[in-house]
Amino acid sequence: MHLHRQDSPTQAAAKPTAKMDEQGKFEFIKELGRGSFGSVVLARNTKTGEQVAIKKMERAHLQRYVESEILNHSQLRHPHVVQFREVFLSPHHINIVMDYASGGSLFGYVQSRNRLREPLARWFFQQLILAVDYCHRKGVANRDIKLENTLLQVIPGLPRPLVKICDFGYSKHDNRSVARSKVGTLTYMAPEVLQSRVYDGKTADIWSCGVVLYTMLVGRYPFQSNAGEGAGLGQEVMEMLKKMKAQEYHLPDSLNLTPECKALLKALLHPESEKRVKMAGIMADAWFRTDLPPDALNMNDKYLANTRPCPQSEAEIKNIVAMATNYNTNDMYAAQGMDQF
Ligand SMILES: Nc1ncnc2c1ncn2[C@@H]1O[C@H](COP(=O)(O)OP(=O)(O)OP(=O)(O)O)[C@@H](O)[C@H]1O
Repeated sequence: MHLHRQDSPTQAAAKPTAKMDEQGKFEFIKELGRGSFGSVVLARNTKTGEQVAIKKMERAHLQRYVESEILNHSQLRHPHVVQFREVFLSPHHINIVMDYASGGSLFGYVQSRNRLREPLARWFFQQLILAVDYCHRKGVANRDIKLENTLLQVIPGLPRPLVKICDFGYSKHDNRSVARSKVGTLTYMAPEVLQSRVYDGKTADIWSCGVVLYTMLVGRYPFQSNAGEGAGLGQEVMEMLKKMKAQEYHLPDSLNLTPECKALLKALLHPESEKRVKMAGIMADAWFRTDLPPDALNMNDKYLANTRPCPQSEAEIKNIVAMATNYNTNDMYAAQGMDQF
């Protein structure tokens, strides 16, 4: 067992209750995941019976990225992106309602199988790339692509689950200032991000996709520090950077990876961001295109044509986020014992 969740929320045990949000629209079923922001819960729409996932972030501890997370996610509609539905306030939380991805995460899938064979890893990688390409063409760099944020949806009749990327908590839109902040998850961070240089979030996402592909195939992370426990983060980062710059990652012969697969990995994990393979290069790659459904490459054009997939306007969302920090309202609700959800 080589994989450990990276900066993961602790998975809490399911606690079935019949709690409702205060408008009675959603009924709480169980907790799906927990992080520093709050938790993600499975809930049922009491009118339609549909199951949804709700990310509940505590209003008292809102991350500074919350507005861009919601705005960026709300612009996206794609078969391989968890669908955003709406955002609403409850007395103590801001709640992001999304489609429920019932198949767990790609992290759990790989962990339970140790590693994946090339055709299966390619199946997931193709969908991840289609999702990331779509987001990039919508102007959104995710900046936290990882196995843990790649969820799966089991579709009856399909032999393998489908990928749905989630978590736009660190996402950045093109028309905001250049990226400089060291955000994301260490193990998946491109060298230029680790070095806190000015970087392009989209190119950094391609590196993270390379880490995902490597980890699916090998069952361990490509660049890890050997610094023992107690070594500072600085030392760990320096060691990782040294390995990244030398492209020093291990591909055991026993895996029998094809030369085409190894070549793509090398191009994805190129330490110089300017020389790293671009999205168009991945799409044109023969290994990537193997077994790709014929219409898959055109699919993104179709989804890009849908300019406003969310029924809530940008102004409405901004207003809800602004209201989220209005603690007078919050206290008023709490005083009435209304925080039932
Ligand atoms: N739409 C969804 N359907 C099913 N499960 C979900 C969904 N969204 C999130 N989860 C679960 O909740 C967990 C936490 O969600 P999310 O990744 O958004 O939180 P996070 O704490 O910001 O994550 P991280 O710490 O990795 O950045 C996920 O790892 C996943 O297991």
